[in-house]
Amino acid sequence: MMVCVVRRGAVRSAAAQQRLSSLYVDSRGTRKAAWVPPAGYPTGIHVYNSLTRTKEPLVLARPGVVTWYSCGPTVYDHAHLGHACSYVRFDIIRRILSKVFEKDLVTVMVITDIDDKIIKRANELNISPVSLARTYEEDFKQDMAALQVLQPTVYMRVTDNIPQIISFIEKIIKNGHAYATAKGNVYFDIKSIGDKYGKFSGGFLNTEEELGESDKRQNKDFALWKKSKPQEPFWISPWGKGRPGWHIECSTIASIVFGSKLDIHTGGIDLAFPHHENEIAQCEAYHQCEHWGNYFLHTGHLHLKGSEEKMSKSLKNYITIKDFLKTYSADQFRMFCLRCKYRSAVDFSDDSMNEAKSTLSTISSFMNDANAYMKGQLMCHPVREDLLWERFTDTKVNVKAALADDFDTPRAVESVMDLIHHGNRQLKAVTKETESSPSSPVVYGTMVSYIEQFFKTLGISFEARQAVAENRSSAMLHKVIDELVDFRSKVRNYALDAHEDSACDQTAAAAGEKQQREKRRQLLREREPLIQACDIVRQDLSAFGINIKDRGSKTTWELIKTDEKM
Ligand SMILES: Nc1ncnc2c1ncn2[C@@H]1O[C@H](COP(=O)(O)OP(=O)(O)OP(=O)(O)O)[C@@H](O)[C@H]1O
Ligand SMILES: [Zn+2]
Repeated sequence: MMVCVVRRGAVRSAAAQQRLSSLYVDSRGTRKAAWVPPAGYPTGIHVYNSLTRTKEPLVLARPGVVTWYSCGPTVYDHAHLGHACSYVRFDIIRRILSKVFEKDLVTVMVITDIDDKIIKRANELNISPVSLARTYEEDFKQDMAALQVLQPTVYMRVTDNIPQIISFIEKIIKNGHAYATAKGNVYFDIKSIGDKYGKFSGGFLNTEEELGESDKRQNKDFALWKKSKPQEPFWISPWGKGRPGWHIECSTIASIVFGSKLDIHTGGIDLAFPHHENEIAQCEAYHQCEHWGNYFLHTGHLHLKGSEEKMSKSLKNYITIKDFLKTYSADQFRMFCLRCKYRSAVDFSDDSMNEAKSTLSTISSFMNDANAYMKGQLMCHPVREDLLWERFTDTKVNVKAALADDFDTPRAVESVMDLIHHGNRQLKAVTKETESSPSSPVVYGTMVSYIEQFFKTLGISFEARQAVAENRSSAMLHKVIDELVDFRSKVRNYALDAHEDSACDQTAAAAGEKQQREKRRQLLREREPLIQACDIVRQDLSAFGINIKDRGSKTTWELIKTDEKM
């Protein structure tokens, strides 16, 4: 049974969603146009759409093609595990869509390389904002590569698209949904879209807050273009020197690539409001369309265990990806992510990482044992092949159903672990070779092949298993360990022979019982140091991740992760 630490209240129930046929009333009593499934090509997959707060059938605008826009990082510092969690979870979904459901994906990720936080940090470090942003953009890409996150089809920077952003704003103004002020700012006029605002926030909040010094018409209006302050980077625009607001960059860049049709839009749950709310308002105002962006998928937050707050740079409660990877591996982090639903908030702790590690070692150990069994190195009682084939077929069906149900990776992994459990139960080694019986290598081979493929599909690379084949020196090391284990096995079998009655049986009649027993004791005493030496070498090698397993007179070995990364 897989136990996953999920924070309460993280996933809202579908029952909370009030939907009528064409209009629904949100929690604030506002009447809204209901989301309708897009016309297009059904996939057989259901996804939880934050727009409706329920699972909806995923229907694509084009056959077999998924268009996907992802909000990317603001590059002003090292990325932390919160970022890792969001991007690894989406990477898993991407792999499922492309490998399991055979879709072609076009993914775009924006790099926010101009922003208040970037300017502030660059000033603190006395470097230019652009140089700071380029440094951390590269750093982010390296972290993602280290976590086995696939690159998007294209990364796009905000600062490479300023003219397009300016044109985008001009059209929103022309369409009557934004206004420029005498101070040189441009704001989105929320009232101009009435009830359409509030897809994630629950509606237009008609608060009567003081506007103070602000040049906005209403407090909730948000900036499309900000007049630059002295010493800040700026671009020339029809409204004077300034720079884009945060939300407009995503609307513009998504529209440059995907026009007015977008299948999937993703980000962490903190981005739903106001960021995605405002992106939608801008795009619908620009494209003059009823619905922009069909499915909004949001990942839950990663928290340090015991903390109410999400892991965040500003709260200084973060672990950088680089620091994390000094202790744990990318496979282990991915397994940690797979064990919870992508929408759940999740607690990070050494305990939860240990559970992920233990799941990985159960998988590796099964694959090694099954391989040893196939090679005849592991003698077992006869296995119930029919049961295993049946379980195998069920597992495949269950896994696909789980993944089609809003990418339910914990359920899919649990099905596979259940198969491993049944496979293990039947791999009971017999102690004496004479007890060996017919074996069933094909069913075990099939399970190994499927399990390996399943985890590779989700981005688990099984580095330890692959390290051997990857370069010449590790291939050489593999051979050396083979030789060493073979030699140790011969020594051990020789020493163990002294325990066997049979070693002395033939001469027993001639030499007499008493003399025989004395001779055996003598042999045991003489050979005991050999057994001890064999035990010591096994223990010593385990510190380097070489796990020697003695099974009767046969010995096998496997590579597991060493303690620094376990
Ligand atoms: N603790 C977290 N758990 C899950 N996702 C997170 C976490 N922190 C940030 N994210 C997600 O990472 C992506 C990149 O975020 P961004 O660069 O804007 O960081 P941020 O939210 O400013 O980080 P911070 O709060 O640490 O400054 C967003 O989709 C955001 O939702
Ligand atoms: Zn965005």
